[in-house]
Amino acid sequence: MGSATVVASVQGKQPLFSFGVISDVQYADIPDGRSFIGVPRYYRHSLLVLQRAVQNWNNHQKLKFAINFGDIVDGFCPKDQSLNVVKKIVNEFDKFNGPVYHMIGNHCLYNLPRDKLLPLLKIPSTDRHAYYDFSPTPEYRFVVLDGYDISAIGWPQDHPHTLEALKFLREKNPNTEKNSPAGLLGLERRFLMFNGAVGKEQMEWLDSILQGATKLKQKVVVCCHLPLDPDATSQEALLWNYNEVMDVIHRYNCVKVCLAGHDHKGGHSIDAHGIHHRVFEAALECPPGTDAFGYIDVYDNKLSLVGSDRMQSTDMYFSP
Ligand SMILES: Nc1ccn([C@@H]2O[C@H](COP(=O)(O)O)[C@@H](O)[C@H]2O)c(=O)n1
Ligand SMILES: O=P(O)(O)OC[C@H](O)CO
Repeated sequence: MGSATVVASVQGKQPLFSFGVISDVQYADIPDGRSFIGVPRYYRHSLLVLQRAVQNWNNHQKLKFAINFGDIVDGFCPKDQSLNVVKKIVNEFDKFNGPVYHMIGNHCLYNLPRDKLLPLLKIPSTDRHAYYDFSPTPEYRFVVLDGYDISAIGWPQDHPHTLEALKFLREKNPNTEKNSPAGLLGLERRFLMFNGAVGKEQMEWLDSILQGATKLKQKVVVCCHLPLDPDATSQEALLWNYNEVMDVIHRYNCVKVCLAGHDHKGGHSIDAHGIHHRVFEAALECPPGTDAFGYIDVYDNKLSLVGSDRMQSTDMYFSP
């Protein structure tokens, strides 16, 4: 047996493929600040975190693609700079030697409307919807959900999806400040303007994708800026209709892992159906010199997140 074979057998099975992950870069050329609950936010340093992520992914040499989980620019970015800042950050992602799949977050939509944003992020779209899927190998399918499909941000003010979202918020959140969860109890605390929902058409699309994946015996990884499981996130960060989306997902056995951003502290849970939910730690909240990015090795029975620094490494085992 040659020495390379010995090393490979000691280290165990090789992954089917690997991909890079990062979330909530939320770059802006403004001084450091804090979240509403006082957590420091390093708006300029987050660019350095992204640059180190891309360098790390390129050094790895075997990553097939990378996924950005949304919010590449912060809502405090001066609006006359939004377009250039989004271009600048996309350009940093483009230094990765492979395709980058983006998704939209609330902060992206505070800066630019969908019709400007989606082409810049190269999100394949009809009717300005930002959901899509791709299959990097025959065994796997990735589904990218648009968590701001029904949303009070990002659509024109008179768009049916804006009106539906405003009506929903009026019914569910009695506060004048619709980003305030004051008085809302438990899971109701998700009914905030900085969240959104998956609409009817997208739900039907998701169902058809999962049906197709099941026929092809593909395992599915669902990606969304907004988390889909209450045990992996603060209640304030959940997708409004996470329960309806999970009802569709639970009708099939093909979804193994759901990945998200938005809740900057990160989290991990395994739901009652054995599906892993991993919410990524934010690049924005890395104190200078620290990092939060990673890559995921994909096997037939697990996804193994190798995190850098503040991003916790996580093994996510499932039945193949
Ligand atoms: N407990 C909270 C949290 C947030 N808000 C409102 O949401 C806005 C965004 O909050 P970030 O922490 O993400 O910056 C914030 O400006 C508040 O209006 C809140 O009211 N209560
Ligand atoms: O990135 P933000 O400012 O929308 O913050 C989202 C919160 O962390 C959700 O709890």
